[in-house]
Amino acid sequence: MNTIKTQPPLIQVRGLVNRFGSQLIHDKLDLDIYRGEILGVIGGSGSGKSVLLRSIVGLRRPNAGSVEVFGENLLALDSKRRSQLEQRFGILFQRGALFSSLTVTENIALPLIEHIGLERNDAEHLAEVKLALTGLPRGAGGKYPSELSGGMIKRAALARALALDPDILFLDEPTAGLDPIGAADFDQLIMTLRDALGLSVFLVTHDMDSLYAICDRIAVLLEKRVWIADTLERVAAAEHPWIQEYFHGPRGRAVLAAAGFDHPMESI
Ligand SMILES: Nc1ncnc2c1ncn2[C@@H]1O[C@H](COP(=O)(O)OP(=O)(O)OP(=O)(O)O)[C@@H](O)[C@H]1O
Repeated sequence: MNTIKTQPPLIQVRGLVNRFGSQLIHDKLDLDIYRGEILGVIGGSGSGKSVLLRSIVGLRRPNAGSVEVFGENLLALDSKRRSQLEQRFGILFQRGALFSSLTVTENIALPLIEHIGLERNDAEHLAEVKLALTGLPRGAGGKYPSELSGGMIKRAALARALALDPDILFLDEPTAGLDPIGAADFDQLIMTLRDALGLSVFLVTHDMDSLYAICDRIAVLLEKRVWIADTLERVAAAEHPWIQEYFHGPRGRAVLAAAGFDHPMESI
């Protein structure tokens, strides 16, 4: 996606500060997310990836800073306007977060009933369409989450995240817990959906394969801010010890070689 940066960013995070008690998580963090891009967000455990996601989607009010979405500062809006904007976000949490007492179809239909007031039948019909988009078989809709495999739960949760036709998908470690084939399939699904629906994707991940397979840019959380946000090649060549270890340690080298990026410095 070479044209990504030619348009103004869809989301602009500026001067974000998050702290819990005396623990400072983000210190004047800046980040841009562009239309149509898949942005991978990486960083050590506890570096604040999930807190960043939660701050952007409005689940956590940051201690300072601004989050501008579609040109409006989310934090300054009244709750009605804010909730309208937040409906343009689709969110997939780490554990899927489906309601266990509802079938898959009912889970996906719920936001359609709650947020846009569809009748139950219409909502469930639309839910079946979303289900098909994520590659789940028709029969899966009538099942309860406990009856599904891990991969199917992720797809069902993704279908629910797509229920309100979002502009941006926020995915928190979507391939965690999937086997490598399941994870690769899920990555491909994300890319297909991005291409078909023109979505932007904010992807928190520890999965290096996902970075190589589907991300247009990678943002690295280090030292309480986005230390670099750029293409894989440029990020992998950045001279920070954590980045060097991440991309050029034993695991990083193996994935780099498998993806055909043996010498990232040379490709810049
Ligand atoms: N509600 C909370 N109350 C107190 N501390 C919190 C809260 N939420 C997050 N934290 C702390 O903020 C820091 C960042 O957490 P976060 O979950 O964003 O990290 P992460 O980068 O997503 O980590 P991981 O890769 O392990 O999921 C951690 O030290 C965590 O303990």
